Amino acid sequence: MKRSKTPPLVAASSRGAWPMIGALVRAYPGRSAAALSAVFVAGLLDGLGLSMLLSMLAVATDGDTADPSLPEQVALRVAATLGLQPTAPVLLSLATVLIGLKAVLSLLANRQVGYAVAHIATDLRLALIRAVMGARWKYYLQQSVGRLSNAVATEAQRASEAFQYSAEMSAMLLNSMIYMVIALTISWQAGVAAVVAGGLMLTVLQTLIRSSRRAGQYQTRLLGTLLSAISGQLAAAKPLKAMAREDHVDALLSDQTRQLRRALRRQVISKEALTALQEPLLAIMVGIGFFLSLVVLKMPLAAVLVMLFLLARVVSYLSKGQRAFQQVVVRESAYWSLIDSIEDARAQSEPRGGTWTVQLNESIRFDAVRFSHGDGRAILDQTSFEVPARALTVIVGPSGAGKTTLLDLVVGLLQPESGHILIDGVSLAELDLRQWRRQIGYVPQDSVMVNESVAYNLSLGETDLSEDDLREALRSADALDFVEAMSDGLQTRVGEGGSRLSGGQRQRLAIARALVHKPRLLILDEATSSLDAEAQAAVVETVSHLKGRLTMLAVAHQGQLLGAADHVYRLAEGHMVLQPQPRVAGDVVVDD
Ligand SMILES: Nc1ncnc2c1ncn2[C@@H]1O[C@H](COP(=O)(O)OP(=O)(O)OP(=O)(O)O)[C@@H](O)[C@H]1O
Repeated sequence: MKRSKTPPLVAASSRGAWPMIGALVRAYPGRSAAALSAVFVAGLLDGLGLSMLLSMLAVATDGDTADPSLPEQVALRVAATLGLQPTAPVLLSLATVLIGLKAVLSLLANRQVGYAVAHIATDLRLALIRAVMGARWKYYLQQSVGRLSNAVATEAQRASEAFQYSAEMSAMLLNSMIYMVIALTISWQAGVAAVVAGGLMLTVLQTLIRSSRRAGQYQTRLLGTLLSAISGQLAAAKPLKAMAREDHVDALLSDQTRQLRRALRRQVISKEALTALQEPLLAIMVGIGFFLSLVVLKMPLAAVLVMLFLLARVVSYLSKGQRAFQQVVVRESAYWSLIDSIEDARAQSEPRGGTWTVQLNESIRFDAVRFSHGDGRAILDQTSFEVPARALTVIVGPSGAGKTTLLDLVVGLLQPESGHILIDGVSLAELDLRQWRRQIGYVPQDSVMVNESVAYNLSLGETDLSEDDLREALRSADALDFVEAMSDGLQTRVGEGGSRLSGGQRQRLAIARALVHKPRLLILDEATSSLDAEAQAAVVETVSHLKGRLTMLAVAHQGQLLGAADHVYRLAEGHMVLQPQPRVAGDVVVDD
């Protein structure tokens, strides 16, 4: 599988919009530089185009070029370099070309930003998924699926949009700075007025930015808990519906939805208030400017018009920049929440183990293993026992005794507090964990089937497996006949959760899925306990056919599987006791 690179996410000690922008720029220096350069050149072209227009105005009105301003000088220099007479039509044509070029460059810059947004969202999603999948099993168990889905879907999207608005904000700030420079070169009063007016507006409206930030934070928090609650309730949809308790879900969710609505309302109000207040503020500033320059300072109208045009441009770009910044702060909390999730998961990353590799030719041996889930109760208490290779070993024991925990220890999902688990005499702690797990076929109690074809459910999307590999696994799991009898054979869709298959068929497909990679150890965790006698018999027959070909370790409460076992251990109160050869009475056995 082709793996795209994980972004170099930067942990920021202080949280906020600016550290986030800094982190994004550091993570994507090339894309940020390309977008900003395009924006900068577009701004320059725009400024140059405006210089042409101003020169044209000067040429067209009085033709006085004795004391030209900087923009006029630039325009005249450009015209001279091109060997053109600086007449009004020539300057107008040049201005049109430059402003057109600016439009093309802005389009390219926006496209660049759009690509970057998609790229960032994908990178953040991959970073989170990899970090979670690479974390310790204990960490994974503590996670809420809804919260993770929310982080992958919503938070990654909002975080990447923050980059888009940051780029937009930078473009507006650059443009306003370019106009500020032009204003300063024409008249220092215009420049100072632009700086003061812009600063005033940004300060006055800062409260609305703060309010947007709070609304964004609230939204991020609520979306996390809401999605967590929804996914939990959906997972329990069947019993809820069967017992007519849907109203209860409704009540639970409607409260959170109401709070989310309030947060969104506050966000919308802050956004609209900012837009609504910026315009009158700009109009008031221009009005005051007119009054001061025309009435108090008695400046000529032409100069005042140019000055106020520049002032309006500076303040208008700053306003747009502030509106973009508002969108950045609304999304900033989503970015930090996602970064927190990625860093939490990375901090819990699972050790890769050692470098030894084994083939499981001899045995799996527990040597004085002690394990508890951290609550003081020893699930395994100095436990020693052996699972011989190429035999079927079944573990029985009362519910909650720790049978699944023991399987998790064999797989290396959990680690013993003391003692050793030895595979062919090598401690599991020294084994290359991935190499070990790649030799394991795992069949859980309730095998999850996805609503795809039989073939997809066997390969789970792995493209290296041929149709022959799939058929061979189905044959070994005694599932080939029923699959071939289905309407589209391997391509038959199995329905949501495998609903178009019987329980026995589902389990045999799950065994085929576990066998498709030709494992050396097959683990069956209560693989037959939810099946009726007939389906159990079919699975047990499958398992019996596999005996001698690979090592099998199964957990069972009762049932026919015990009858097929080579060795049966009973786990109770932390100790494993080898059982005498099991007694089978019909399909009910032994666990006495
Ligand atoms: N992640 C966990 N954190 C804390 N306690 C756990 C965890 N997983 C299991 N336990 C506890 O450890 C004990 C053993 O659980 P385990 O699932 O291994 O038992 P089991 O023998 O497989 O039970 P059953 O036959 O009912 O499936 C139980 O008391 C359970 O509550």
